[in-house]
Amino acid sequence: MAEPTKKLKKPDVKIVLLGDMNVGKTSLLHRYTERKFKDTVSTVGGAFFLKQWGPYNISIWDTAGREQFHGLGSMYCRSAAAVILTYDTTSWQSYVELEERFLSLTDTANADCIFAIVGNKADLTDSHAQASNPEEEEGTEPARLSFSSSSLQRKQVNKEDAMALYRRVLHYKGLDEKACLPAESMCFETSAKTGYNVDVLFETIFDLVVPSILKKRKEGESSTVDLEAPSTAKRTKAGCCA
Ligand SMILES: Nc1nc2c(ncn2[C@@H]2O[C@H](COP(=O)(O)OP(=O)(O)OP(=O)(O)O)[C@@H](O)[C@H]2O)c(=O)[nH]1
Ligand SMILES: [Mg+2]
Repeated sequence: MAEPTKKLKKPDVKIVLLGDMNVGKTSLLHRYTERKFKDTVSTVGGAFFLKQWGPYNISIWDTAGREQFHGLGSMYCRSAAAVILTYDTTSWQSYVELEERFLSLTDTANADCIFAIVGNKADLTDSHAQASNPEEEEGTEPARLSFSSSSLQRKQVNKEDAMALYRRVLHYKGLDEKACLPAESMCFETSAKTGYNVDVLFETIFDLVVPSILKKRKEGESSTVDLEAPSTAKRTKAGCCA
């Protein structure tokens, strides 16, 4: 009797997190996927997480911000449907780097790639973000609620700066601002530490990439890859880590 063919779900679409080292890309992904804030080590190369979103499979790529891995960035961005440009709200330099070092990596992304600008570590600059997460680790509540304004750091990048960057990104891409998603809805301030805005960020983007999945499907791409026909099967680009 013939064995049933093994099928591996192939991601329908790719989302990439880009940004300088230490801005919190890995922490944001941990917060979303594992519902917690935990210790991280600086990312080497890249890694992806597969998210089932309704009937769709979405791969979310976490990349390394360290300069030495810069060359890999454009490879990770290849055919991306969305790119999350991440900075640290307490670091002006991390904001500057997005345009100077990371934006050009997105040249390999889809022509209709969606961009989000994300200012992480909002808990360090915003008392609302510090005390906003209902899922914060048990036992930490009293300490968190006792934060005083003196524990806040100076915010170096404002939402207006993020929106200005978003518009420059559209300009770089040669896109008409009026035909694109508005800056107000594509700039987020988040905290991987408290969870502030993290679900909103990822789930807004998941919804926005669905049309891209449907378009791809319409163009006739298969959503599965046959593991038992290695010589003829099309390899999934998202299946390897550097
Ligand atoms: N206060 C605060 N600290 C954060 C937050 N997100 C990340 N961090 C801390 O910032 C440091 C860097 O976080 P990572 O998530 O490893 O940063 P990354 O962007 O993945 O860095 P690379 O992998 O080197 O590119 C760690 O010490 C985190 O604990 C946040 O929202 N708030
Ligand atoms: Mg990382």
